[in-house]
Amino acid sequence: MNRLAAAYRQAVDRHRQALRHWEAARRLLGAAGPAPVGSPELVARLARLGGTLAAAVPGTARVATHPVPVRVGEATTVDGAFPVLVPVGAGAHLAIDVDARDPRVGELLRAVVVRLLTAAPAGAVRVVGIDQAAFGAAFLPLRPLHDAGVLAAAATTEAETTALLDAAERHARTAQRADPEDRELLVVVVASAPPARELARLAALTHAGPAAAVCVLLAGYSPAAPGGMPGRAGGQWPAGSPAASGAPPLGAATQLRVTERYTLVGDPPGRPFSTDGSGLAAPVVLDGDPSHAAVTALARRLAEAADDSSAVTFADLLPASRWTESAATGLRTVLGRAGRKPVTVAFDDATPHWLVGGRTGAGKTVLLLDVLYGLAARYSPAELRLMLLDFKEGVSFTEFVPTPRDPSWLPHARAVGIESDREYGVAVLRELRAELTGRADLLKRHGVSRLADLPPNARPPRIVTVVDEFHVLFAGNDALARQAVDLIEELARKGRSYGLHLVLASQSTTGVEALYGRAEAIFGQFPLRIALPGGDAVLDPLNPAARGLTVGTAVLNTAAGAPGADVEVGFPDAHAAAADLAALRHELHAARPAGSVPPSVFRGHETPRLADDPAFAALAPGADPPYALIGRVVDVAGSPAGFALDASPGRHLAVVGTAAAGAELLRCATLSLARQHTPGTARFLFAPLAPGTTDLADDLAMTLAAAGHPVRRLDAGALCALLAELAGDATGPDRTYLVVFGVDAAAGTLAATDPGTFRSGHDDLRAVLRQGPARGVHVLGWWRGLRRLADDLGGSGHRDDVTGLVALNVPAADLGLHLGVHDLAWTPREGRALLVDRHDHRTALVVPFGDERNSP
Ligand SMILES: Nc1ncnc2c1ncn2[C@@H]1O[C@H](COP(=O)(O)OP(=O)(O)OP(=O)(O)O)[C@@H](O)[C@H]1O
Repeated sequence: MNRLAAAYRQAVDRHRQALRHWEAARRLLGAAGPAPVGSPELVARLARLGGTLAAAVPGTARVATHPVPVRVGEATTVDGAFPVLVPVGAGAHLAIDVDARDPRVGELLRAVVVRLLTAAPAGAVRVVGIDQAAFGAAFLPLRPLHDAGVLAAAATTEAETTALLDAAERHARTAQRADPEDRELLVVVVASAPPARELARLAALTHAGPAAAVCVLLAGYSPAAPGGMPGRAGGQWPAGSPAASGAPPLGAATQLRVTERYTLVGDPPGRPFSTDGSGLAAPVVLDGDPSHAAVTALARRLAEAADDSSAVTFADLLPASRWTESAATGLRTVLGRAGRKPVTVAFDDATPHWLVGGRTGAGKTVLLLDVLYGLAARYSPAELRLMLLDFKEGVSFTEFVPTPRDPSWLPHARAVGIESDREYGVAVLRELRAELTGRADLLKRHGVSRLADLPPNARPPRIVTVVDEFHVLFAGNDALARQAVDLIEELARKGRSYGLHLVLASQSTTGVEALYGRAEAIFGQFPLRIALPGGDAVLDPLNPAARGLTVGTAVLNTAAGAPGADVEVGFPDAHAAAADLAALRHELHAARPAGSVPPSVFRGHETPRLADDPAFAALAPGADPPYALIGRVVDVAGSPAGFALDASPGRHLAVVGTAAAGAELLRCATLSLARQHTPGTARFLFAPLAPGTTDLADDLAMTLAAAGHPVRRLDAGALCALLAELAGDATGPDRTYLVVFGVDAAAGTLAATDPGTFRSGHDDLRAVLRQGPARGVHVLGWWRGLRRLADDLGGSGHRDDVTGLVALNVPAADLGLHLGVHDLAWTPREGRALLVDRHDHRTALVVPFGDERNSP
C-alpha cells in the first residue's frame, strides 16, 4: 500500500513539474507577444529571458553560439497538452534510442533540422547526415535543402562516415578559434548509429562544448548507463544496441526513448524537467514531418541567401580600385573566406615567405593564380614584381606571357619559367641574389636597414618569386641542388628586409635529399603555411588540421604549421573564372607603364630555331670577332649562346658527343659565321666524314655558295693535305673556317706519318689549332667522343688547344675529368648542351638550335 501511495505521489509530482514547464513556456511566449516579430526589442527580451525562445523568431536565433529551445512534440497531461521544447544547437544535442528506420524518428529528425534552419539566419547552419543502415533514406524528404546547398549528401558507408567525421572535427577546431560572430553551426544528423569507433568520435563531439559549434542529433543510441530516463531505472538495453557494446556517454544531450505508443523525454542538459533526473513526467507524441511546402520554401529562402553571400567568387578577391595600394610595409591580398569573413594573406615582416603544399589536383595552381591576380590588381608594377617558376609539365603560368592567341601579358611579370630546367631555376635565384646585393647597397646609401624605410621615390618594388613544384629544384644530391639550396637559404634569410619574398609550392616537402640537415633552417623562414588537400606535410606533424580537406579549401597557418594556428579558407576556382581573369589581365596590360617590356619566358619543352632567333637576325657583316651562334643560354634573359672566334690560340669550337645534334650544331654555327662576312672575306671548307653527314654538308655548302661565299668540300685525304697547308705559312682570305663533321673518322688518316717530313696529320692539326686563330683559321669540329678529342689533341696537356667546347651526351664525370673541373654541374639530356669556354672558365647550359630543315 505504501508503495502504491508513493507511486501516486510521484505521478502527481511529475504532473506538477510538467505543468510548471508548460507554464514557463507559455509565459515566455506571452512576454514575447507585444513586440513586433524580428524587432530588436523582441530579440533583446528573448535574450533577457535566456534566449530560450529565440527559435520562435525565424532567422534570428544565434544557434551557432547558444542552444535554442526547439519543439520536439506535444506532451499530454490530464490538464491538457503542451509543447515540449528541448535545447538544441551549439553544444546541445539530442539522442534517440531508436533509429530512423522507425518512421516517427525519421520525421522527428527532419522536423528538428527544419526548425533549426528556420530559426537561424541564412548561412548560419550547415547540415550533414550519416545513415549507414538505410542508405540515406531518412534524408530523402529533405532533398530541396540538399539542392539549396545546406544539406550535404548523406554518408552511407564507413569511409564516407570517417571523412564526414574528419570534416566535423576540423570544423570544431576552426570554430573554437573563430570569433563567435563568425561561427557556423554544423548539425550532424545521425539517422542510425554507426560502428563503435565512429560512435566514439560522435560522442567526443558532444563533449566539445558550445564553442565547437556542433550539434549532434543521434538516433539509434541508448546510454550505456541506465538513468536519466523515466521508467528505465535498472532497465536492460536490447542486445546489439550501442549500449550492449558499451556506448560512450554523450555530453549535454537530451535523451528520448521511443516506446510503442509515445515517447519519454529525458532531462535536457542544464534545464531539467525533473529534480530527480527522471525527465519529463508526461508522455509525448513526437512531431511529424514538416510539410513539403515548408521545406521547399525554406530551401528557396536559403538558396537565395546563399547566392547573395556564401559562395566565394573571384570578384571577392579583388580590390575596389586597381593599383592604389602601397607596398612600403608589405603586400596584402584576399585569399578567400573563412565562413563569411574575408581572409587576408600578406608578404610582410611577420610572414615574408610562404610554403604551400597539396597533392596533385588539389588546387595549388588555382590558389596561386588567385593570389597572383589579387596582388597584381592591388599593386602597380612599380610596387610589385613577379618571378614565376614552374617545374612541372603544365600550364600554371602561361597565361601571364604573350602568345599568338593573346598577346597581352601581366606587366608585373619579369621572368616566367614554364617546365623549367633546374639550371633555369638556379639562374633566377642567382639574379635574385644579385638583386639582394644591389638592394643592400641601396639601403646602406640611404642609411636605413629596411626597404620600408626608404623614401618612396627610391623604393624598388617588392619581388614575389613563386616556385611551383620546388622539390624538383632540390632533387638529387648534385652540385646544382646544393647551389639551389644555398641560394634559397640566403634569399629566405635576407629577403625579408629587402622586399624579396618566396612562395615555395610542392606536392611534398619530404624526400628532398639536398635539404638533409638544412630543411629546418630553410623552412623556419617560411612562417606562412598553406595546406591544400594532401598537403599536411607543410604543417607540423602533430597538426591534423588539413586532414580530409576538400578541393577549394585550404588550411592557412601563420605559425609555421604549429597546431592551433589554423584557419580553414575557401578560395574561388580561378579556372572557372577564366573570362574574368582574362578581362583583368587585359585591363592591367592596357594600364602598363610606358616602356614596359614583356616578361622573359623560358619554355623548357621548346626548341629554338636559328632562323627565328633575334640574335641571328641581328648578325651583320663586319663583326669582330666573329661569333659562332649555337642556341640560347638557359638564363633569365634567354641570352644568345655562342663562342667568339678571336685571334687567341685555341679559339676553335669542338662539339662532342654521339648525338646527331652535333652535326646540326656545326651547321648553325657555320651559318651564323657566314652571316658576319661579306662574300669573299671568308672561305668555308667542309669535311663531312661521319656517316650520314654528306647531305647536310652539301646543303650547307650550297646555301653558303648561293650567298657568294667560297666553299670547298674535302674528304679525309684532302683534309690532311689542307691541314699540312694551313700548318705552313699559307695565306688565304681574311678567314678560313674548317668545318669537320666527325673529326674522329679521320683518325687513321691523320695518324699516318709523311715518310719525307716525318710529320703526321695530327701534328698539322695541332699546329693549326695552336697557331691558326692568329692567322684567321678556325676549326669547327664534331667529335663523337671525348676520348677521341683528347687523343687528337695529343693528351691532357694540350686541352687548351681547343677552348670552345659544346658537350652533348657526354657524362658529367668524363667531362669534369677532361676539363679538370671537380663537381661539374651537368646532366646530359636531349635538347640540352653544355657550352664551355676554357679561356674564361665559363660553363653555360644551352638549348641548342633545332633542326629547322625538318621542321614543318
Ligand atoms: N576553389 C576551387 N573550387 C572548385 N574547384 C577547384 C578549386 N580549385 C581548384 N579546383 C579544381 O581542381 C582541379 C585541380 O586544380 P589545380 O589545377 O589548381 O590543381 P593543382 O594542385 O595545381 O594540380 P596539379 O599539381 O596536378 O597541376 C581543377 O579542375 C580546378 O578547377
